[in-house]
Amino acid sequence: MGPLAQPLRHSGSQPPDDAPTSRLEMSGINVAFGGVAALTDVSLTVEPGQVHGLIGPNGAGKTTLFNVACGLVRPSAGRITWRGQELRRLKPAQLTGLGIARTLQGVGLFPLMTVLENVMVGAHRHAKAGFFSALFALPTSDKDEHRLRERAMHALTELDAEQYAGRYPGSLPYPVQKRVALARALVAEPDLLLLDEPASGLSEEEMHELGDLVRSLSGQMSVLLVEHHMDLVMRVCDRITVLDSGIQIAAGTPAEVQADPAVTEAYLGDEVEAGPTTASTPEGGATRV
Ligand SMILES: Nc1ncnc2c1ncn2[C@@H]1O[C@H](COP(=O)(O)OP(=O)(O)OP(=O)(O)O)[C@@H](O)[C@H]1O
Repeated sequence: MGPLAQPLRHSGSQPPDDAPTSRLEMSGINVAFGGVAALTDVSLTVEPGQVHGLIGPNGAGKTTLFNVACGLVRPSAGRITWRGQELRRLKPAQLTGLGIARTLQGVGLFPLMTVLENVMVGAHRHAKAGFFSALFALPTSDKDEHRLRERAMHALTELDAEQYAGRYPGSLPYPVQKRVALARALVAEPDLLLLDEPASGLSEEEMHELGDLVRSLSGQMSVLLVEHHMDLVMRVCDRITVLDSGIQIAAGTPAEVQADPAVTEAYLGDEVEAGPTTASTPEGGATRV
């Protein structure tokens, strides 16, 4: 088992005593770009401690819905409820305070900060004196700074990236940058982790380790996973929502979704439109079409 597979806080199949109760509900979400509907009346609930996959062919609306959950896109209609409270006019800057962490499709690390400093940004939720005073080691924050550094180093070690702590992100290979971005999200010990295509650019082995890691997080936190790699989604998700052309066409367990003819049809349609290329099917794996 590789380093990515090591759980940060909890291992074992039984949920811990402090199993999360945090539920994310998005209901009746509508989004249009320039009058063109990207999402129409979409609803999705991430149950506490579950890994929820969001899949669909290209242009289905996955990233748009993910961005709604992050506060990056504001829906024209619908409700977002987190821990029983409606989030109105959600802004990305509020996420950390709400116990929500995310990784985006692009890696999104700060280029002028070292890897360690980048991860410390993720840990600042736990700092008493605030991240910036800790980062710049103001006199009152020595203890905080020390604690932040320790937490950040621990997260990097768990993701086998501690050797890059003093490097700048731009000097590192893409898969390492992705591990650092994941460490930055996990160091906050979020109650909800939003992952947008975390497996893109990873090797088969790295993807397998990522799957083990995501699976190990279930029971500790809720996870919303947008991903094209079908075999990964089918392996790690408790439930899956399938979108096509901005509409929810299926939802259920991996087995239910795989057996749903509407899902197969949506993917086949996508493959025909895309022409001869390598695509993933809901049955898992990559298929030459
Ligand atoms: N900022 C935007 N402005 C205009 N149209 C947009 C914008 N973002 C997304 N769209 C459109 O909304 C629809 C849904 O796009 P979205 O990126 O959410 O799909 P997706 O399922 O994530 O696709 P992919 O798997 O290809 O990333 C598409 O038709 C897309 O062209």
